[in-house]
Amino acid sequence: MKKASSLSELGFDADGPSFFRHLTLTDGDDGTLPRRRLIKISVIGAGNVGMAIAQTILTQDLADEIVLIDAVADKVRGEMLDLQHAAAFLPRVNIVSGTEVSLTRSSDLVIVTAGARQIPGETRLNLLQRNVSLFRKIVPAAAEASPESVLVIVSNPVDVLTYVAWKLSGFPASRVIGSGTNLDSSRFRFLLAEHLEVSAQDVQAYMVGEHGDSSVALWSSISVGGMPVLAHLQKNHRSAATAKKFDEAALEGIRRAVVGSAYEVIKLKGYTSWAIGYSVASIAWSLLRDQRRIHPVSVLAKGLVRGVPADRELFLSLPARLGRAGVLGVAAELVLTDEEERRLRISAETLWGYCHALGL
Ligand SMILES: NC(=O)C1=CN([C@@H]2O[C@H](COP(=O)(O)OP(=O)(O)OC[C@H]3O[C@@H](n4cnc5c(N)ncnc54)[C@H](O)[C@@H]3O)[C@@H](O)[C@H]2O)C=CC1
Ligand SMILES: CC(=O)C(=O)O
Repeated sequence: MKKASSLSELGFDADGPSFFRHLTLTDGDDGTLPRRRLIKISVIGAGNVGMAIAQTILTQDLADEIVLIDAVADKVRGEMLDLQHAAAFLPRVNIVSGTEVSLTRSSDLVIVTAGARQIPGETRLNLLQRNVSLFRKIVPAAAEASPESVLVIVSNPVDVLTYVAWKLSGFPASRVIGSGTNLDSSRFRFLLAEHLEVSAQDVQAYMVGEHGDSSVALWSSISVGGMPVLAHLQKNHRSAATAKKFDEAALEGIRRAVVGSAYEVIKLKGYTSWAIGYSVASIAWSLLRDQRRIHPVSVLAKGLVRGVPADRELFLSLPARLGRAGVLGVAAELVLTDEEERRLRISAETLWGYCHALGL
């Protein structure tokens, strides 16, 4: 039996399989439909985090094209092929890879995860100098290639690097966003949900400030099924059987567990990846699908933190409304307890110190 020597002998040509065209075309129809604008997402840094983000975005049917960029050519090509081989189980997406940032041209969204990560016990802020040097190469090239894009920064320390990306890109602050405490808030909601034996999706709770050791848990923001937890705690303190569930010491234990989460996972498996993958994919969805959802993400907080001079440029997480144009608004008038306000000020002062010292 003669073997087909190429796909064209099987009926495929550059325009697609002719036998399918034959079945679907009618007179006067050339097969072209008005096309919607295609969505292109680039992920710079195809390590644990970049690949978790790319793979989660793939499952969401959000992008038409995903570009993976990494400094290591074989690694990024291997990651691309591995994802491409899942094509039969996923919506159709063009996946491209390479080492050149220019491949990201005309992206709608550019996600930066390239850079050093923590070794067990190391703080995020310790990575700063190494990752700033890398950002000096990556960010101007990415901004030039996609001047209309939204930049989402994930590399750590994410708040300071989001500030760096804002400075180096020349983009308006509304289009430079750090993944910030979107992840910490999910950890917070998970732990509260476990404690209260409810679904994390029914827990409203925010961590704000630094994505790091000085992050602030907003007790006043916690509600479960519409019930404000702090108000309940104050009203029923130790007076009802359920009050123990909302005990302040237990909540402080949860806050400490949130702050310690990344350290614990890094000690156990060397890095964190799945949760940040979902966190950034949810941010990408809200942005590109213009969802107007509120995410605690790292935004330019100049003048937005009470007690911090209004001229101090720094990025930290506050609840922000995200849509196609980027950050559409920031919850600047948070109702905070005195303690929450004090902690947020410390977080802001800490981050401003690092941003200011860079002299950008
Ligand atoms: N914001 C957050 O919530 C989180 C942030 N991270 C941070 O994300 C970053 C990445 O972490 P992992 O993926 O675990 O590290 P990784 O080491 O697995 O991946 C980093 C990748 O960046 C690549 N890279 C280095 N220089 C590059 C360049 N000039 N251009 C393109 N690619 C380059 C490396 O080749 C490597 O593949 C770290 O800074 C980590 O701390 C990690 C988890 C959560
Ligand atoms: C590594 C890191 O920033 C995190 O998982 O929170």
